[in-house]
Amino acid sequence: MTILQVACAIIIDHEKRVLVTQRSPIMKHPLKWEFPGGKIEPGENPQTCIIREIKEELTVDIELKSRLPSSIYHYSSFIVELIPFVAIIITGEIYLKEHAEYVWANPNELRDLDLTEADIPVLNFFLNDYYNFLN
Ligand SMILES: Nc1nc2c([nH]c(=O)n2[C@@H]2O[C@H](COP(=O)(O)OP(=O)(O)OP(=O)(O)O)[C@@H](O)[C@H]2O)c(=O)[nH]1
Repeated sequence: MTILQVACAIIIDHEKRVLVTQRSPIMKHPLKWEFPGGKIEPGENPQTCIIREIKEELTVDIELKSRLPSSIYHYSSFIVELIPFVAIIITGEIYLKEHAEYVWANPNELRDLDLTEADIPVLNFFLNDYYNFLN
């Protein structure tokens, strides 16, 4: 089985809340919550991919702060390598082009969301090893 490489963004605001998006009913994993992002295209690097995907999906420009460890997850029909970046919004207003909903969530709210499975180790790493070091 091939591995689908997907870049995603953990976008934080000045209150240390995190932007999470809900997949629409017509997407794979309908109505699950995720970190926005998408598939890396041939010849693209993960950094370029995530900046492009966030502009396409949310209409905002982001600046990348850190890359976190990848999460590899075996779904029934494919394997995903989820490559997370911590980022901030530098310009634009959020307008959802594909997702059903978004929220700015604090750590307790993040833990309560029905996230896609590949995102759970990403969230755990972010909250356990990264979050407390944010200013
Ligand atoms: N964007 C995003 N995708 C994720 C996350 N976690 C995760 O397993 N994925 C999976 O990685 C793939 C990302 O591709 P995509 O966002 O371009 O998804 P898509 O709906 O366009 O895919 P499709 O065109 O195959 O339906 C999806 O199959 C999605 O379920 C995540 O946090 N963010």
